[in-house]
Amino acid sequence: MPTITKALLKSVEQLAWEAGEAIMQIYRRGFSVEFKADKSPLTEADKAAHEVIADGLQMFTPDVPILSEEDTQSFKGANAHGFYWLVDPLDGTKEFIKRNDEFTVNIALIEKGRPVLGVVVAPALKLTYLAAKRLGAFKVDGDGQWQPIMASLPPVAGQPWRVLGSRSHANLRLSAWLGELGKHEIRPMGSSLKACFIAEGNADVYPRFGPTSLWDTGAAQVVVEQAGGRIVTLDNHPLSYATPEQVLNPDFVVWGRSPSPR
Ligand SMILES: Nc1ncnc2c1ncn2[C@@H]1O[C@H](COP(=O)(O)O)[C@@H](OP(=O)(O)O)[C@H]1O
Ligand SMILES: [Mg+2]
Repeated sequence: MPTITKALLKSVEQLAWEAGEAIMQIYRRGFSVEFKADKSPLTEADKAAHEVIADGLQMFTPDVPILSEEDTQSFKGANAHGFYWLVDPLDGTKEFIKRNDEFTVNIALIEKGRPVLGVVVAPALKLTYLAAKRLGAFKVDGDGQWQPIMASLPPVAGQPWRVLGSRSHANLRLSAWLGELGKHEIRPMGSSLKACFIAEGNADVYPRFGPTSLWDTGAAQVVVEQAGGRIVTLDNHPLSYATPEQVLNPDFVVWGRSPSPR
């Protein structure tokens, strides 16, 4: 049973960066793109990062099963204590293919349906966010030091909401929701970076009305929650990881340090 310590968080940080290096080698030299059965793109980099992470986690915690976007077949459920690792080895594959740098490595530890430790690395942007229950949320600075981060309070009267949105998933329901939110400005961004930007106070809200899977949100959810924000369903419950045999998330909203305005 893993104990959630700074040492474990540090090991996962290093592992995410090893996967990030594997991704960057492929990013620099060029790659071909395949399409999965659901028509989503897959590159050598997704697979290489998965191998690095799966091998590393297996060494740290041989008794904790792994659910990865690139290997859903071998996952048979959480262990007897309710733990499993949840991994998106390369989130933002479309951004990777477009070469706009907005892709991330995501590793989360789930305990009894809740994410309790998370690391998000954006290797091309040299950004690292990490967090764990009772330890807090941090961004790693240029010297490798963990600097605490905190989400923003909502904008003061008259100021626009700083909204983040997917580059690929705008739709009518989102437009209606934004209409109700009020004055806002939208910045498009790929991958789990959006939630990390909320966690560090660089944006106020990220509504996601389109498909995502558990591995897209698990790691960033720990970062957001430990920074004082929330990732919640439209009826205001934190996203749950209790039924990993059902990998799709419901629609959700990432908020900073504020109650929902509605
Ligand atoms: N039809 C679909 N079903 C499930 N998840 C989807 C999806 N379309 C997009 N996603 C998820 O949305 C992620 C991209 O989000 P964004 O548009 O915010 O960058 C994808 O990450 P991957 O790149 O890891 O596949 C994928 O997990
Ligand atoms: Mg993803």
